[in-house]
Amino acid sequence: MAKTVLVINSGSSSIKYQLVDLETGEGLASGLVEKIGEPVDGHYKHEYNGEKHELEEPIHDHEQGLKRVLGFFDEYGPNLGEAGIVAVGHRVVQGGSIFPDPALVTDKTINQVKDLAVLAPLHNGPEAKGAEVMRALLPEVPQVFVFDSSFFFQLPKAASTYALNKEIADRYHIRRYGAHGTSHEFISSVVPDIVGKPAEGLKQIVLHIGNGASASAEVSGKPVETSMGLTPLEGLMMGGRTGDIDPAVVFHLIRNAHMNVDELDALFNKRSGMMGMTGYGDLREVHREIEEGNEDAKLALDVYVHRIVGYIGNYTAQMGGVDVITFTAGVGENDDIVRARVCEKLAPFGVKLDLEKNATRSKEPRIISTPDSSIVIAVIPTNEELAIARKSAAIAEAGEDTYGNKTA
Ligand SMILES: Nc1ncnc2c1ncn2[C@@H]1O[C@H](COP(=O)(O)OP(=O)(O)O)[C@@H](O)[C@H]1O
Ligand SMILES: CC(=O)OP(=O)(O)O
Ligand SMILES: [Mg+2]
Repeated sequence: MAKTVLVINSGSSSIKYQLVDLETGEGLASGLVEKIGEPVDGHYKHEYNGEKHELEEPIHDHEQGLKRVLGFFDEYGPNLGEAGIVAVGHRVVQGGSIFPDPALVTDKTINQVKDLAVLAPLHNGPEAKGAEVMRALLPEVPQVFVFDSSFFFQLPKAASTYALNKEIADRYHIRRYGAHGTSHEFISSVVPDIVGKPAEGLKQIVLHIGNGASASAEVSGKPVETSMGLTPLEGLMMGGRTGDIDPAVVFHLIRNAHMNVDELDALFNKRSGMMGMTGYGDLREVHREIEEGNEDAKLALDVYVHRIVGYIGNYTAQMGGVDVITFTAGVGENDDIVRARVCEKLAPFGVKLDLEKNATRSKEPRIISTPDSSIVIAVIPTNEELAIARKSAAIAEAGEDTYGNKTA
């Protein structure tokens, strides 16, 4: 029987899961829960044995979504008890200063992940819950947390440090941790082969734009910048998050709108971004609204693109140039309008998009710039699940993590 890893990837609006065959890297079974917490119906898709099962219903939170998913495994297969699972890998967004590496799931690490939820309010809670649910279901199988923030642990100090009072920053562990690191690491590691350039010296920008969105810059495969900070709120405009905003907006709202911390947290993390500006968090709905003449939606998309272009300029200056810009994640992989709008702004720098290639839908990694473009523009589907599966299997095989936790 094939050795497999079951990967649970909880995003802010989605759960992706995959039973990964370790030898081929293929997903033997996979699925998706999307539009969690949206005002419209959520969507489930479960694929196994060449069959696709779908369901639409409102999905209030990740726990409801995961329970429904386990029901799909029971009803449509495969039987998780007989699927050759050597590890369950759980994506966790925030590992803070505690987790530079993946960690075995134990009572202690579950509590640590929950404690870190203040630094990833939309993610760590549901991710810890997912580990609890799966541990109860498969108690004999080693379970591993793989952290988004680990890749950015070694960011240069100038990039990871806020210009905040040093004593306060040190006492409260306030620094830029970054997120989506498993994706930025995966993408930046496959780019050299896909674009046919040596990894050494290669200057890259990776745009992971999904519901959560972040940019990163890598030189020779090592991260030198990323847009998410202490929490996944900083940086680009997102489905429900403001991204960068003057922190004085917070003081202003406390003093003048008398908002409390929880109200502000929800306002900035859930009720802003695309959702807050248009009533829709999903870019597909936003494009539909624009076609119907909705001016708010048009402005929201303008802001969205403006921010992405700003980060490209910033990182290009920081690296002293850029060789490849890669689009990935839900929007980056599927939204040719956003890609075209971003690249249009880069035309004065010699970027040339092949419009036909950009408009072609595909699940394959591809270059969408013309051969004479000054910067290579690529679209590469991210595969956080495969990266998490490999890291989880390595720990299960070693029988211990780098913190001294051992499998039973
Ligand atoms: N076909 C599509 N066209 C445009 N945008 C899309 C398409 N498919 C997905 N998206 C966008 O991708 C987002 C989800 O991206 P994803 O990376 O799965 O998010 P997350 O992991 O943050 O939950 C959706 O909210 C939507 O905006
Ligand atoms: C960190 C983050 O925002 O993740 P996601 O995009 O999966 O919600
Ligand atoms: Mg995601």
